[in-house]
Amino acid sequence: MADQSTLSRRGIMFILSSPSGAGKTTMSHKLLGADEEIKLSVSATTRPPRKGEVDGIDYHFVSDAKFDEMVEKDDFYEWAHVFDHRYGTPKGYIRQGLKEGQDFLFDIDWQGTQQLYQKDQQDAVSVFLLPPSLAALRSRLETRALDSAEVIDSRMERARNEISHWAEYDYVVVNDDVDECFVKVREILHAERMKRTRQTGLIPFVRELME
Ligand SMILES: Nc1ncnc2c1ncn2[C@@H]1O[C@H](COP(=O)(O)OP(=O)(O)OP(=O)(O)O)[C@@H](O)[C@H]1O
Ligand SMILES: Nc1nc2c(ncn2[C@@H]2O[C@H](COP(=O)(O)O)[C@@H](O)[C@H]2O)c(=O)[nH]1
Repeated sequence: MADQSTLSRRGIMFILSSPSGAGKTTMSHKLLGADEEIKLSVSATTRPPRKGEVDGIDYHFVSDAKFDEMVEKDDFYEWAHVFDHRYGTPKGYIRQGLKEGQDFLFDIDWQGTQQLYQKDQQDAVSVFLLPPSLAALRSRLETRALDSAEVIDSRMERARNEISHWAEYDYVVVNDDVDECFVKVREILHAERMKRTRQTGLIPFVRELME
């Protein structure tokens, strides 16, 4: 007899967006550590690595020329200018993985989210994280201590513009307490996996049930 966890389903493109410093990376690391069914979609970027970031794990760090070449060869699922750099999702194995039931986590901005929805609405689930206040957002960027004061100022200037896109997302979660926020993000992922339209194994299961 089949139990539901063995029924086949399509994978999810699980998108986290927020203004810089609201906690996407924090939530992503927690989710990837706690859930074996989801893999990070590793973006390519022309931004230089921050302290502790590893090429191929956090990002594919590429030169401007290499990014141009990837755009030219249509290697990106989506790409965008964010702050002073370019960021993009390499096409890689995402389409095939989704068909096979693999979930992918995307830490991308609103421009990339719109592009993913245009390409594949059925598999996309988007979550926008809000900080509890702009003062808390600045304090997080300062405490993280990975960007210069100039970069922090420019990210704070862009925060209102980022936040103005909140209503384009399926879910909005305020990241005040890390653990509470993580519980909510995980609940969203769990519930979305159960959506009838994703569960491709249900039709044969129900047919057999009725025989
Ligand atoms: N709920 C929270 N309360 C306090 N600090 C937090 C919370 N969530 C995340 N942080 C801290 O805030 C800082 C910024 O978080 P994080 O790097 O996850 O943000 P981000 O949205 O990924 O930023 P960016 O877009 O710049 O990569 C980190 O030092 C992180 O530890
Ligand atoms: N449209 C895309 N946006 C991306 C991608 N990878 C990351 N990002 C977003 O860029 C900013 C800045 O990131 P940071 O690591 O320099 O702080 C942040 O909003 C990310 O979500 C991508 O592939 N496409």
